[in-house]
Amino acid sequence: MKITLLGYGKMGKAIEKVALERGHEIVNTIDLNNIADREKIGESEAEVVIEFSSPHAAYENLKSCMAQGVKTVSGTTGWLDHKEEIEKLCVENDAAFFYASNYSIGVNLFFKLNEVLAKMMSKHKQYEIFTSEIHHTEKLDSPSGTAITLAEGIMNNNIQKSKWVNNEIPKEDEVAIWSSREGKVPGTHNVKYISEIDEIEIKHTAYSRLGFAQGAVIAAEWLVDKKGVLGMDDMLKL
Ligand SMILES: NC(=O)C1=CN([C@@H]2O[C@H](COP(=O)(O)OP(=O)(O)OC[C@H]3O[C@@H](n4cnc5c(N)ncnc54)[C@H](OP(=O)(O)O)[C@@H]3O)[C@@H](O)[C@H]2O)C=CC1
Ligand SMILES: O=C(O)C1=N[C@H](C(=O)O)C[C@H](O)C1
Repeated sequence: MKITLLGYGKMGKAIEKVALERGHEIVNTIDLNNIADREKIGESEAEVVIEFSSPHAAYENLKSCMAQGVKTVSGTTGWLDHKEEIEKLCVENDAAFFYASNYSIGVNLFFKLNEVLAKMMSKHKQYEIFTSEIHHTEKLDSPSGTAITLAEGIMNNNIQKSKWVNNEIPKEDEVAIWSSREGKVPGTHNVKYISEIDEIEIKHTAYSRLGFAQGAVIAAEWLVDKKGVLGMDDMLKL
C-alpha cells in the first residue's frame, strides 16, 4: 500500500517504522516545511493518508484531504469541534475518513470495559467517579482525546452525568478528568469509583507509542478499499 504521512513528528515517525515493517511504501511525508504538497495528495500515487499532526493543524489538513476525495486515517486530538463538518465533507466528496482518539487495541478494549462498568455503577450512587490521564510534557492538548472518549462512555451510560470538566472540582452532573503532564509518559488513563469504604479502579498504561502506530497502520490497511465515515467500532466489531 502506498501511504502519505501528513504530520511527521513522534507519531508520524513511529507509523513510518511500522508501515515499512508491514511491507508498505511511504510516498511522501508532509509537515510544515512542505505543506504545499498537501494540496496535491489527490493527484499523487498515495492510496491512503495517515494524519497525525497537531491540534491547530488537523482541521485544515482534513478539509484539504476530504476536498480531494482522499482516503484518510486521522489520530490528531484537540480539534473535534469541527468533526461533523469533516464528516459531511467526506460524504459530499465520496472520500473515506477514519478517526480514533486512540488507535491502541488495548485502549479500545478498555473503552468497552469503561462503558460496561459505567452502566453497572450508575445504580450505585455512593461511588464518586474519578478519571485521570498522564502524558508527556510535549503534549499540546488537555485533556487527552482518550480521556474525553472515556468521559463520553461514562455519560452515555449514566444519566446523572451530562458533561465533563478538566482539572476542576465536578458538580453532581459532571465527570471530572484530572490531567497531568510528566516526563516522557506515552499515555496512562485511569477510571476510579470511590466510596467511603472502598474503590474500584480500571487502568490502561501504554508502554510506548507502538500500539498507537500499529493500530493506525491496521486502520489504513482496512480503509484502503472503503468509503465513508468509519471508526474503530466498525473495524474491530468488539
Ligand atoms: N489517536 C491516537 O492513537 C494518538 C493520537 N496522538 C495525537 O496525534 C497528534 C500528534 O502527536 P505527536 O506525533 O506526538 O506530536 P508531535 O508534536 O511530535 O508531531 C506533530 C507533527 O505535526 C507537524 N505539523 C504541525 N503543523 C502541521 C501542519 N499544518 N501540517 C502537517 N504537519 C504539521 C509538526 O511539525 P513541526 O514540528 O514543524 O511543528 C510535527 O512534526 C497529537 O494530537 C496527539 O494527541 C498521539 C498518539 C496516539
Ligand atoms: O499526545 C499523545 O501522545 C497521545 N494522544 C492521544 C490522546 O490525546 O488521547 C492518545 C494517546 O494517549 C497519546
